[in-house]
Amino acid sequence: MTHALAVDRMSVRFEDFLALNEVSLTVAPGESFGLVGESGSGKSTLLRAIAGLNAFESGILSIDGRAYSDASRAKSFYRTVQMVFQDPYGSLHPRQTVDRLLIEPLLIHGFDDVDRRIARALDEVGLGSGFRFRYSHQLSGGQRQRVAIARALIVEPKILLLDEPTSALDASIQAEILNLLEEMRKVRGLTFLMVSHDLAVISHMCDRLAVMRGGEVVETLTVEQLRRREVSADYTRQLMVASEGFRRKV
Ligand SMILES: Nc1ncnc2c1ncn2[C@@H]1O[C@H](COP(=O)(O)OP(=O)(O)OP(=O)(O)O)[C@@H](O)[C@H]1O
Repeated sequence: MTHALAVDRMSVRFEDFLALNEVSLTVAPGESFGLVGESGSGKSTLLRAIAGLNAFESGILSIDGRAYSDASRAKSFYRTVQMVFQDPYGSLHPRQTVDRLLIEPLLIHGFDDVDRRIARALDEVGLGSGFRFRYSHQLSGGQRQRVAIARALIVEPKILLLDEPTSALDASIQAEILNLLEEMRKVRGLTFLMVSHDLAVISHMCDRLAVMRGGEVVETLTVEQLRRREVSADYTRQLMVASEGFRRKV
Protein backbone atom coordinates (compact mmCIF):
# COMPACT_ATOMS: atom_id res chain seq x y z
CA MET A 1 0.00 0.00 0.00
CA THR A 2 1.24 3.49 -0.81
CA HIS A 3 1.34 5.71 2.25
CA ALA A 4 -0.55 8.99 2.06
CA LEU A 5 2.41 10.54 3.85
CA ALA A 6 5.80 9.12 4.81
CA VAL A 7 8.67 10.85 6.56
CA ASP A 8 11.96 9.00 6.48
CA ARG A 9 14.83 10.06 8.76
CA MET A 10 13.99 13.74 8.49
CA SER A 11 16.29 16.20 10.27
CA VAL A 12 15.82 19.94 10.68
CA ARG A 13 18.54 22.25 11.95
CA PHE A 14 18.22 25.87 13.02
CA GLU A 15 21.84 27.06 12.87
CA ASP A 16 23.58 24.96 15.58
CA PHE A 17 20.41 23.52 17.01
CA LEU A 18 19.13 20.16 15.78
CA ALA A 19 15.36 20.59 16.19
CA LEU A 20 14.44 17.32 14.44
CA ASN A 21 16.73 14.32 14.53
CA GLU A 22 16.05 11.61 11.96
CA VAL A 23 12.31 11.42 12.50
CA SER A 24 10.42 8.69 10.62
CA LEU A 25 6.72 7.97 10.45
CA THR A 26 4.09 6.81 7.98
CA VAL A 27 0.43 7.71 7.70
CA ALA A 28 -2.02 5.55 5.73
CA PRO A 29 -4.67 7.03 3.41
CA GLY A 30 -7.66 8.09 5.49
CA GLU A 31 -5.79 7.65 8.75
CA SER A 32 -5.66 10.24 11.51
CA PHE A 33 -2.21 10.31 13.08
CA GLY A 34 -1.37 12.30 16.21
CA LEU A 35 1.84 13.94 17.41
CA VAL A 36 2.28 14.54 21.12
CA GLY A 37 5.17 15.58 23.32
CA GLU A 38 6.32 18.34 25.63
CA SER A 39 6.75 21.91 24.47
CA GLY A 40 9.81 22.25 22.24
CA SER A 41 9.90 18.56 21.29
CA GLY A 42 9.68 19.41 17.58
CA LYS A 43 6.01 18.73 16.74
CA SER A 44 5.39 22.02 14.91
CA THR A 45 8.81 21.86 13.28
CA LEU A 46 7.89 18.49 11.78
CA LEU A 47 4.57 19.80 10.44
CA ARG A 48 6.22 22.94 9.08
CA ALA A 49 8.97 20.92 7.41
CA ILE A 50 6.35 18.73 5.73
CA ALA A 51 4.47 21.85 4.59
CA GLY A 52 7.66 23.40 3.21
CA LEU A 53 7.69 26.24 5.76
CA ASN A 54 11.01 24.99 7.24
CA ALA A 55 13.75 23.45 5.15
CA PHE A 56 14.93 20.00 6.18
CA GLU A 57 18.62 19.22 5.88
CA SER A 58 18.27 15.49 5.36
CA GLY A 59 15.65 12.81 5.00
CA ILE A 60 12.86 12.12 2.56
CA LEU A 61 9.27 13.23 2.55
CA SER A 62 6.85 11.22 0.40
CA ILE A 63 3.30 12.22 -0.39
CA ASP A 64 1.23 9.57 -2.18
CA GLY A 65 4.48 7.81 -3.10
CA ARG A 66 6.12 10.92 -4.58
CA ALA A 67 9.39 11.92 -2.87
CA TYR A 68 10.44 15.43 -1.88
CA SER A 69 13.99 15.88 -0.65
CA ASP A 70 14.08 19.54 0.34
CA ALA A 71 11.86 22.53 1.06
CA SER A 72 10.87 23.25 -2.52
CA ARG A 73 7.23 22.58 -3.24
CA ALA A 74 5.40 22.81 -6.52
CA LYS A 75 2.03 24.55 -6.43
CA SER A 76 0.38 21.18 -6.99
CA PHE A 77 1.76 20.02 -3.61
CA TYR A 78 -0.58 22.47 -1.86
CA ARG A 79 -3.60 21.09 -3.66
CA THR A 80 -2.85 17.81 -1.91
CA VAL A 81 -1.50 19.03 1.43
CA GLN A 82 -2.98 21.91 3.41
CA MET A 83 -2.19 23.14 6.90
CA VAL A 84 -4.45 24.57 9.62
CA PHE A 85 -2.65 26.58 12.30
CA GLN A 86 -3.29 26.93 16.00
CA ASP A 87 -4.14 30.59 16.04
CA PRO A 88 -6.86 31.68 13.62
CA TYR A 89 -6.19 35.31 14.66
CA GLY A 90 -2.66 35.06 13.30
CA SER A 91 -3.33 32.86 10.29
CA LEU A 92 -6.16 34.92 8.72
CA HIS A 93 -5.59 38.51 7.69
CA PRO A 94 -7.98 40.56 9.90
CA ARG A 95 -8.78 43.16 7.23
CA GLN A 96 -9.81 40.71 4.56
CA THR A 97 -13.34 39.53 4.01
CA VAL A 98 -14.17 35.85 4.24
CA ASP A 99 -14.90 36.04 0.51
CA ARG A 100 -11.38 37.29 -0.24
CA LEU A 101 -9.80 34.73 2.07
CA LEU A 102 -11.61 31.91 0.29
CA ILE A 103 -11.22 33.23 -3.25
CA GLU A 104 -7.44 33.50 -3.00
CA PRO A 105 -6.62 29.76 -2.88
CA LEU A 106 -9.20 29.09 -5.61
CA LEU A 107 -7.54 31.58 -7.95
CA ILE A 108 -4.03 30.34 -7.10
CA HIS A 109 -5.02 26.80 -8.04
CA GLY A 110 -7.07 27.79 -11.10
CA PHE A 111 -10.50 26.64 -9.92
CA ASP A 112 -13.57 27.90 -11.74
CA ASP A 113 -17.12 28.06 -10.41
CA VAL A 114 -15.84 30.22 -7.57
CA ASP A 115 -19.22 31.38 -6.22
CA ARG A 116 -20.59 27.88 -5.90
CA ARG A 117 -17.42 26.61 -4.25
CA ILE A 118 -17.40 29.42 -1.69
CA ALA A 119 -21.08 28.89 -0.85
CA ARG A 120 -20.51 25.17 -0.46
CA ALA A 121 -17.38 25.63 1.68
CA LEU A 122 -19.18 28.02 4.04
CA ASP A 123 -22.12 25.64 4.37
CA GLU A 124 -19.83 22.70 5.02
CA VAL A 125 -18.12 24.40 7.96
CA GLY A 126 -21.46 25.48 9.41
CA LEU A 127 -21.20 29.22 8.70
CA GLY A 128 -23.47 29.74 5.70
CA SER A 129 -23.38 32.43 3.02
CA GLY A 130 -24.29 35.18 5.50
CA PHE A 131 -20.63 35.19 6.54
CA ARG A 132 -19.23 35.65 3.05
CA PHE A 133 -18.69 39.41 3.15
CA ARG A 134 -17.81 39.74 6.82
CA TYR A 135 -14.32 40.78 7.80
CA SER A 136 -12.22 38.27 9.60
CA HIS A 137 -11.78 40.67 12.57
CA GLN A 138 -15.57 40.66 13.03
CA LEU A 139 -15.59 36.92 13.72
CA SER A 140 -15.21 34.97 16.94
CA GLY A 141 -12.24 32.62 17.40
CA GLY A 142 -14.36 29.58 16.60
CA GLN A 143 -15.83 31.23 13.48
CA ARG A 144 -12.34 32.19 12.34
CA GLN A 145 -11.12 28.65 12.76
CA ARG A 146 -14.11 27.48 10.68
CA VAL A 147 -13.02 29.92 7.95
CA ALA A 148 -9.43 28.63 8.23
CA ILE A 149 -10.74 25.07 7.79
CA ALA A 150 -12.90 26.14 4.83
CA ARG A 151 -9.87 27.86 3.29
CA ALA A 152 -7.80 24.70 3.64
CA LEU A 153 -10.53 22.41 2.31
CA ILE A 154 -11.68 24.60 -0.58
CA VAL A 155 -8.84 23.34 -2.83
CA GLU A 156 -9.91 19.75 -2.13
CA PRO A 157 -6.71 18.49 -0.48
CA LYS A 158 -6.18 14.88 0.56
CA ILE A 159 -4.04 15.59 3.62
CA LEU A 160 -4.56 18.11 6.41
CA LEU A 161 -1.71 19.08 8.72
CA LEU A 162 -3.35 20.33 11.90
CA ASP A 163 -1.15 22.22 14.38
CA GLU A 164 -3.04 22.42 17.68
CA PRO A 165 -6.18 23.45 15.76
CA THR A 166 -8.31 24.03 18.86
CA SER A 167 -5.93 24.96 21.65
CA ALA A 168 -6.44 28.73 21.17
CA LEU A 169 -10.23 28.32 21.54
CA ASP A 170 -12.58 28.20 24.52
CA ALA A 171 -13.21 24.69 25.83
CA SER A 172 -16.86 24.75 24.67
CA ILE A 173 -15.84 25.66 21.11
CA GLN A 174 -12.99 23.13 20.96
CA ALA A 175 -15.33 20.15 20.81
CA GLU A 176 -17.37 21.75 18.00
CA ILE A 177 -14.28 22.31 15.88
CA LEU A 178 -12.94 18.81 16.57
CA ASN A 179 -16.31 17.32 15.59
CA LEU A 180 -16.34 19.40 12.41
CA LEU A 181 -12.85 18.16 11.50
CA GLU A 182 -13.81 14.57 12.19
CA GLU A 183 -16.95 14.93 10.07
CA MET A 184 -14.92 16.43 7.20
CA ARG A 185 -12.42 13.59 7.44
CA LYS A 186 -15.15 11.00 7.12
CA VAL A 187 -17.08 12.74 4.35
CA ARG A 188 -14.01 13.54 2.26
CA GLY A 189 -11.82 10.55 3.18
CA LEU A 190 -9.06 12.91 4.36
CA THR A 191 -5.80 11.95 6.01
CA PHE A 192 -4.83 13.92 9.13
CA LEU A 193 -1.50 14.57 10.80
CA MET A 194 -2.41 16.39 13.96
CA VAL A 195 -0.38 17.98 16.75
CA SER A 196 -1.93 18.34 20.17
CA HIS A 197 -0.58 18.65 23.68
CA ASP A 198 -3.83 17.08 24.88
CA LEU A 199 -3.81 13.28 24.99
CA ALA A 200 -7.60 13.24 25.32
CA VAL A 201 -7.92 15.12 22.02
CA ILE A 202 -5.50 12.73 20.32
CA SER A 203 -7.26 9.73 21.75
CA HIS A 204 -10.62 11.07 20.49
CA MET A 205 -9.41 12.08 17.02
CA CYS A 206 -6.61 9.72 16.03
CA ASP A 207 -5.95 6.08 15.13
CA ARG A 208 -2.24 6.13 15.95
CA LEU A 209 0.23 8.56 17.44
CA ALA A 210 3.92 9.29 17.78
CA VAL A 211 5.36 10.54 21.04
CA MET A 212 8.12 13.10 20.51
CA ARG A 213 10.85 14.35 22.79
CA GLY A 214 13.94 16.45 22.07
CA GLY A 215 13.38 16.32 18.30
CA GLU A 216 13.04 12.53 18.19
CA VAL A 217 10.20 10.03 18.06
CA VAL A 218 10.27 8.16 21.37
CA GLU A 219 7.60 5.66 20.36
CA THR A 220 4.71 5.13 17.95
CA LEU A 221 1.56 3.44 19.19
CA THR A 222 -2.11 2.96 18.45
CA VAL A 223 -4.72 4.90 20.39
CA GLU A 224 -6.00 1.53 21.60
CA GLN A 225 -2.58 0.80 23.13
CA LEU A 226 -2.60 4.25 24.73
CA ARG A 227 -6.05 3.59 26.25
CA ARG A 228 -4.92 0.21 27.54
CA ARG A 229 -1.72 1.84 28.83
CA GLU A 230 0.37 -0.53 26.77
CA VAL A 231 3.18 1.97 26.36
CA SER A 232 6.84 1.09 26.31
CA ALA A 233 8.58 4.41 26.94
CA ASP A 234 8.77 5.88 30.45
CA TYR A 235 8.39 9.28 28.89
CA THR A 236 4.98 8.34 27.42
CA ARG A 237 3.92 7.18 30.89
CA GLN A 238 5.02 10.52 32.34
CA LEU A 239 2.97 12.35 29.72
CA MET A 240 -0.07 10.25 30.58
CA VAL A 241 0.31 10.93 34.30
CA ALA A 242 0.81 14.65 33.67
CA SER A 243 -2.30 14.89 31.53
CA GLU A 244 -4.40 12.91 34.02
CA GLY A 245 -3.12 15.05 36.91
CA PHE A 246 -4.12 18.16 35.02
CA ARG A 247 -7.57 16.71 34.28
CA ARG A 248 -8.18 15.90 37.95
CA LYS A 249 -7.44 19.50 38.93
CA VAL A 250 -9.86 21.07 36.43
N1 LIG B 1 12.71 29.22 13.32
C1 LIG B 1 13.36 28.71 14.37
N2 LIG B 1 14.61 29.11 14.68
C2 LIG B 1 15.29 28.59 15.74
N3 LIG B 1 14.79 27.64 16.57
C3 LIG B 1 13.54 27.23 16.31
C4 LIG B 1 12.76 27.72 15.21
N4 LIG B 1 11.54 27.09 15.23
C5 LIG B 1 11.56 26.24 16.28
N5 LIG B 1 12.75 26.32 16.94
C6 LIG B 1 13.15 25.52 18.11
O1 LIG B 1 12.98 24.15 17.78
C7 LIG B 1 12.49 23.44 18.93
C8 LIG B 1 11.20 22.73 18.56
O2 LIG B 1 10.17 23.71 18.40
P1 LIG B 1 8.69 23.31 18.00
O3 LIG B 1 7.91 24.57 17.84
O4 LIG B 1 8.72 22.38 16.88
O5 LIG B 1 8.20 22.53 19.30
P2 LIG B 1 6.76 21.98 19.66
O6 LIG B 1 6.93 20.58 20.09
O7 LIG B 1 5.82 22.26 18.55
O8 LIG B 1 6.42 22.89 20.91
P3 LIG B 1 5.03 23.57 21.38
O9 LIG B 1 4.19 22.45 21.89
O10 LIG B 1 5.47 24.52 22.46
O11 LIG B 1 4.46 24.27 20.18
C9 LIG B 1 12.32 24.45 20.04
O12 LIG B 1 13.45 24.39 20.88
C10 LIG B 1 12.26 25.78 19.31
O13 LIG B 1 12.77 26.81 20.12
